[in-house]
Amino acid sequence: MVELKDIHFRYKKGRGLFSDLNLTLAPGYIYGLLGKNGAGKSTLLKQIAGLLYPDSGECLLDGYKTSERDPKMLEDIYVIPEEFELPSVTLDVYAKRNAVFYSKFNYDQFRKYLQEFELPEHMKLSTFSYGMKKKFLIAFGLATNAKVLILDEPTNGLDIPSKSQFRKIMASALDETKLIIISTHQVRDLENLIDFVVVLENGRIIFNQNIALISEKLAFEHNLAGVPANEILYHEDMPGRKAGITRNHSGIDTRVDLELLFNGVIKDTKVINANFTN
Ligand SMILES: Nc1ncnc2c1ncn2[C@@H]1O[C@H](COP(=O)(O)OP(=O)(O)OP(=O)(O)O)[C@@H](O)[C@H]1O
Repeated sequence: MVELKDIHFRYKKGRGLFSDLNLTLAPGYIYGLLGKNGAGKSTLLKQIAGLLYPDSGECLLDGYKTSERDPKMLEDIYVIPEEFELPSVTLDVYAKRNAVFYSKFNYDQFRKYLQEFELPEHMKLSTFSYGMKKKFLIAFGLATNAKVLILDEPTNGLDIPSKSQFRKIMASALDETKLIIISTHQVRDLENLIDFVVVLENGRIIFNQNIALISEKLAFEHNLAGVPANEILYHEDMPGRKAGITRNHSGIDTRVDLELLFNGVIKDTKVINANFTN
């Protein structure tokens, strides 16, 4: 369990970013962290990983402050940043050198993920494309069996088949002991994968809901023709039609369109949140 309690934070050369930020993330779920450029997503992920310290408040992993960076706790947090550098060694050499930091590292799982991503084990990482390197880090990160896996823009650079492999692998790797946080602008890549949508705006969490509840409460329409105006919570003009979000009165769970949801939350935060008050 990750708990951020009353976090205040500002960069030395910046204005205050987080003020009284509170967030609880439970194991067994995949969280999608969404927000516009500069909303504070990377900073929030760094706070969780203990790479940045709050000015006040605390970030806890199972009750331990992540800012203390206790080695025992660090083996339970694995971060795949958006930008990274990898040494010029083969995959298996990299794994042997780095797996020692993770007591739950599982080589069988690692090889299975490499196979699923179609990555050759005996090639040098320096000969890999950006997308291949990213897939390698995802395979390594999952094989650490860390309790918290943080991925910043994981699908950047992945080709179309790799994106569906990614979704499949992430879903199968999740169990009740792990929590996964994925921050991305590629919201479509998270569809059918995440359990919670967390939206950050100017350092504030403006939306945090379970996907199942979202699909129960809201309906996502690609064509709003014939829908009474008072039923429409948010709309976008598309060529020849309007798409948008309405209340879901059908009693049937709808497919959540994350792009519409995100745009709706950013533009009409109160209107969207009003549907989740009871
Ligand atoms: N090292 C830094 N020093 C000062 N300000 C910073 C620093 N890093 C980030 N910021 C500022 O903090 C705010 C949040 O940045 P952050 O990188 O967390 O946003 P983000 O949501 O991850 O953005 P993006 O989607 O563009 O990656 C921005 O206003 C940014 O300018």
